[in-house]
Amino acid sequence: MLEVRELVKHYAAPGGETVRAIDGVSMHVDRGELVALYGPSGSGKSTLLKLIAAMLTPDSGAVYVAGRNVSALSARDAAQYRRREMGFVRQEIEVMDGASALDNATLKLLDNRTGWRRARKQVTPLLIELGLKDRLRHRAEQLSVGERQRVLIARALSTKPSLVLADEPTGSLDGERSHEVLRLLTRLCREHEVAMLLVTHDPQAAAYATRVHELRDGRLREYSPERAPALPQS
Ligand SMILES: Nc1ncnc2c1ncn2[C@@H]1O[C@H](COP(=O)(O)OP(=O)(O)OP(=O)(O)O)[C@@H](O)[C@H]1O
Repeated sequence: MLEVRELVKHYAAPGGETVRAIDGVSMHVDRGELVALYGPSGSGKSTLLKLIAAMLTPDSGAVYVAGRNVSALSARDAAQYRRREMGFVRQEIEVMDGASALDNATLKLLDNRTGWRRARKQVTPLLIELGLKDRLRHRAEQLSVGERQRVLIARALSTKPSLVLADEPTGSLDGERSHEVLRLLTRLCREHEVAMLLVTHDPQAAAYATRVHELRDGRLREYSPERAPALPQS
């Protein structure tokens, strides 16, 4: 489903230096798989996600989604690819205060020109599946951090994307909530046949992932649990 081939992205830094942000990365994620990507700050995670989301053009190599080279899309087609084929789950701050959980979850469908009524009808079962049945009409600021995160997951899945990129989705959650979200993501991934790439610092994610990669200085390394942050003692 997602195939990253020999991807290279270097930045020109002040002083004429070159930052090798992504330096020859190849990987793949199949439908129904959740692949975790660990990496310290500055290792190139955001750059890799932006390349996969066609928000950046690689210096060389390419990203294929369902066999299509998304690195070669025009800006307009890239925007359409992001709206229709891809879901992005980021930090829960992207939930809009003042709007209900339901309306927040419809935003991506509205962006895709789905009518307001139909959008609400489409996301309701998803929100229920995510355990928010009794929170549909609560305003975002009345939701817990974990609930806001689940609204974002519903929004990302609302357009039935084949690929979901999750950037630190458990970053602001405590241990138990983080387990809950990871469990949910794994299940949704399997049941909705989505290919999911999860960028995380959360050591718990490895237990839920089909495969785990580690990014260091723009290159994929074999994942070593010893280098990952320690699991909390239970
Ligand atoms: N526009 C840019 N111009 C120059 N250098 C950049 C640019 N964007 C990122 N970099 C550099 O590229 C490297 C990778 O950055 P990136 O943001 O991809 O890392 P990251 O793993 O997402 O980090 P973090 O976890 O801190 O967000 C870093 O050394 C960063 O300073």
